[in-house]
Amino acid sequence: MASFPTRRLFLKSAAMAGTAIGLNALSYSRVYGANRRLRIASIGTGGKGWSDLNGVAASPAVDVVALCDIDSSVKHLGQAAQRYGAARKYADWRKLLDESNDIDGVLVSTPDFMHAPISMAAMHLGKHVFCQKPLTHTVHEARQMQTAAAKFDLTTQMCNQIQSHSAYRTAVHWVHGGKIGKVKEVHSWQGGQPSWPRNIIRPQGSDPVPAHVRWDLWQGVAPERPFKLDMYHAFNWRGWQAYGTGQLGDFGCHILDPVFKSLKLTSPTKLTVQAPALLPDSWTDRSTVHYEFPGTKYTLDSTLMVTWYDAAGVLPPREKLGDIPASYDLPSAGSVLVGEKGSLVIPHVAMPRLFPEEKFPTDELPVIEGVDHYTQWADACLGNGKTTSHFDYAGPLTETVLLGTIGIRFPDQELIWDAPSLKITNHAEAQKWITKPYRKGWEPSWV
Ligand SMILES: NC(=O)C1=CN([C@@H]2O[C@H](COP(=O)(O)OP(=O)(O)OC[C@H]3O[C@@H](n4cnc5c(N)ncnc54)[C@H](OP(=O)(O)O)[C@@H]3O)[C@@H](O)[C@H]2O)C=CC1
Ligand SMILES: O=C1CO[C@H](CO)[C@@H](O)[C@@H]1O
Repeated sequence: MASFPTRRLFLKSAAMAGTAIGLNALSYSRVYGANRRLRIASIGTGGKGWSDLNGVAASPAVDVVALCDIDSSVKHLGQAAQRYGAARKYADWRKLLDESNDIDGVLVSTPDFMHAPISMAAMHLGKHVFCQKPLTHTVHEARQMQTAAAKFDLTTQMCNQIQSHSAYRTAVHWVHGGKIGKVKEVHSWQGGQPSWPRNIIRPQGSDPVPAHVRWDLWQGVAPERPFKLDMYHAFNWRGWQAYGTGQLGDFGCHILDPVFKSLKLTSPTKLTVQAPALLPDSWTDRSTVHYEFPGTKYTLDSTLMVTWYDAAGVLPPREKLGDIPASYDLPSAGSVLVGEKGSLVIPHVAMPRLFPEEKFPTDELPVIEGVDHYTQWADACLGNGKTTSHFDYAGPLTETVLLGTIGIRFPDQELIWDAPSLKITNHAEAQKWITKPYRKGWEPSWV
């Protein structure tokens, strides 16, 4: 197996890091085709990657130059190769990046644990990045992604695409317009039953690796494990600590997003989690996270409590939701912002509602149209407009979510967070989980 970074990649990264020699990241990233088209590569073309690829390629200014997936079967690399016949095909993203002189931007749609290693390598080469949520697998990686995007002046977007839907944009607009006044507290939840397994013991033994799967490449930076059919790849990696981020990581960057956007939150200062003891390898099937944030101009007090709940069938306690009548059925996932003048329900992917209803006649409420989260990135890479989930925004949102996943390891213990120094200042054991060990030969390049 080639070590990472490969020699070519390393030499390019070294040149990028220098100031006096070669192209700097800014000029490198601006070397477009003469007619200002955006040439992209898609890494992880199956699963959500298929819709990410088609979403970005829907821009008439985009050319799909390269495709990469560790699985060559139809549902993964196969269908993408068929639709984008002219694109080069790869199983190994390191080789793709080694041969990426003609690529301006990269889509990263792999499982969570590979987002940062691939995106960081791409950013070192001056590529713009569109990356799936959560932005990363660890808090340290999230800060690195934010720092690299700023340092290399790249156009970035995390794919928490519901942010661009009319529903979330409208909710944010109402809060900024003062509909519910200053916000007193927030409750966010995901009460759905995931279709992927959690709270389970790692199986023994191994299964034969299908011919179309490159298991070694799938494992990437993670510790090496035997292949088990349908256990990790595809999709079911979410419930395993080595690859995914559990239910909070899977949905936090969606559901907490309109809370962050509307209240302009950045980093919490403390958190406490209630959760059962964690099994050695898998994520829990329930957690409640109490975050304390510094207040902002949209909050009533100098601090704000945001509580996250996840467990199948769970909803936040009704008595905490202000003006919402008992007759209203809460959505199975979403947020409630309790304000001075009313309560705002932001269902996960449905139009927001204001209570008490008699105070907010529906026909007087502005509705904000959605925008295209995918082509917004392509347009911004070409100098037209800006992205809204750039890494300067998505980094702190992801850090917050992933701090919650650290808290799950230390139930009922308050963790005090100092964002500037990236430290949990009162808990040395918890601090260790800010980062993680990487498989030998696969250590990412940091900035
Ligand atoms: N924004 C949203 O609404 C959604 C976001 N997501 C996010 O998208 C990401 C992918 O999830 P999902 O599509 O469900 O996962 P899957 O496991 O179903 O698919 C990921 C794809 O990437 C491929 N892949 C895995 N590792 C690599 C690698 N190192 N190099 C190249 N290709 C690789 C996979 O191949 P193989 O299948 O063989 O492993 C597969 O084709 C996750 O971060 C997830 O959180 C997912 C669903 C919706
Ligand atoms: O929005 C989503 C739909 O469900 C998927 C599986 O849990 C999530 O990963 C994804 O973010």
